[in-house]
Amino acid sequence: MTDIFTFFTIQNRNDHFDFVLATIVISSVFWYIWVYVKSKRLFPPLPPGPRGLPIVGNLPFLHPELHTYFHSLAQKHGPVFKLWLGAKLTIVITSSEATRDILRTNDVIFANDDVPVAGSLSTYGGVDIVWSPYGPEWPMLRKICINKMLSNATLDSNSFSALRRQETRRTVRYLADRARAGLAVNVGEQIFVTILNVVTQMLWGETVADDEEREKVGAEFLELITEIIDVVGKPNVSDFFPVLSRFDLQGLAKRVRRSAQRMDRMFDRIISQRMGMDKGSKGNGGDFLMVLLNAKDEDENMSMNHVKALLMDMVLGGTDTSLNTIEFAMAELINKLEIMKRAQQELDKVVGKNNIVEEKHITKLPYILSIMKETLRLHPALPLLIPRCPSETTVIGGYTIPNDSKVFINVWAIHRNPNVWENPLEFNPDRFLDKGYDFSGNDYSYFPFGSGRRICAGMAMAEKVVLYNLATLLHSFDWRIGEGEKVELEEKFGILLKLKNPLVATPVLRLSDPNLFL
Ligand code: HEM
Repeated sequence: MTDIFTFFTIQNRNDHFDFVLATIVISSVFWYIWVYVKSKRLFPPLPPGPRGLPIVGNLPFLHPELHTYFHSLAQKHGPVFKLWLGAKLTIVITSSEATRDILRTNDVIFANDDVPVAGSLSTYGGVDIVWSPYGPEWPMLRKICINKMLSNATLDSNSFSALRRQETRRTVRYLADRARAGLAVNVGEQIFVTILNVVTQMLWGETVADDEEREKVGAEFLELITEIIDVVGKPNVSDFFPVLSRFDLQGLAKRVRRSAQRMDRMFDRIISQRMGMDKGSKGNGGDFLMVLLNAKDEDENMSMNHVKALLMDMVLGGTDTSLNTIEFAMAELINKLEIMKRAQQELDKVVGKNNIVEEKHITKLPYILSIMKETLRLHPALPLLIPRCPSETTVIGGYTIPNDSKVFINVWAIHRNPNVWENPLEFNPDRFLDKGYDFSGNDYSYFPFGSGRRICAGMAMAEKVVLYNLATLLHSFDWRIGEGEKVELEEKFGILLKLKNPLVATPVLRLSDPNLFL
């Protein structure tokens, strides 16, 4: 059961409580009667779903691991079912067919995301790509990101690939030192620092000089990113009863506002540094921030808040998603050493043991690519994608889906459908070797980057970062945990899925030439 309602107890001591309770009860009773009468007249009807309580609906029964909870409800109520989360009608989709109806046939109608209060507060009122409504601003922002920052051509430019190489090599040096000392490492923490440095340096080229300072800045970002992603993924009473949002009963708006303000101050510092640096030599910056500032100068519809919100998207969207994917992959491989061995054999054949992995190798490593695909099948980074909000009432799977409802697509459950995937719970990269599944979102049995207009904007970068780092970790090191132990693969739900317990393992040098660890 959720702890959402603990706030009622806390509020009992609060002077506002009577007023709040009265507001909930009166408005909800009227609303409930109105919705009930209205839904009875609908044809086709609303989808089926579990019975809820008056006013609060199914909220008290929500399990914090939403992806598995929704999966179990789908077994009982079918692939399209409904829940009332307070005043919010919520639809959950768990079939490829219904997903196709939404993301292909009715893509435009479902191209708006359902913006949570915390999402809006963390992105300057939702003016970023993720939360912008499907209107004139969203394609403008997406075009800038994809064409000028996240295209293969930009990402493959010498300066950016050198930067990714430099960060990955720095991590290899650190891991080699730990290996020589026989010390275990928190794999996720190391990869986070690598990816964060890649993303932030691509954004504003601000290299943090020495390791100590690098760790400090990394730690501050880690804290802010973790906090914002955590709050955005939490069930929030203000989203379920918008009338109550001004009271911020769980204090989530306050928390996210505080982190967003700290992030904003960091952005301000970097932007003013960049603007100062480029006085008289505008355009020579060569980083994403320069691209964004130029775009702002050229387009009067673009404001400084757009610039900062896009920075936020890149920092939030570009780090934990790739990190969690690498961490899940490593955890699966440490538990299945025969798969790790096959990956290493492929690397030894393509890269060689007297060489180091370069980005040019990654297109020649089909087995490592299948490991990435299989990892994203079993542990998709966004297990429920980003909830959509239809702009028109539509019929999906024989049921009415009203406009303004919140629609979750349970990609996590679809990726485990036993009618499509043989032994769906087994980690088996072979299933991708001879099958044509890719990341394009055209097959609704497998779409870890989403599909349609809102498909991930950073797919090209994700593929590079995940494959290059995974290949390097496997080529340079063997990985050990305690004799007879297994890595705990339990997942923790949030808007981003992650390992519940961090992966801690000991690297062991695999290559004999010490120069290959520089
Ligand atoms: C393994 C890594 C990643 C995975 C699995 C992933 C997955 C996703 C998914 C599932 C969505 C939602 C799509 C939908 O609702 O249909 C999304 C959206 C998005 N992603 Fe990624 N992502 C990854 C990495 C990245 C990176 C590296 C960036 C940028 C640097 C990025 C930027 C974005 C943005 C801006 C959106 C919003 C797109 C829009 O609403 O138009 N992602 N991603």
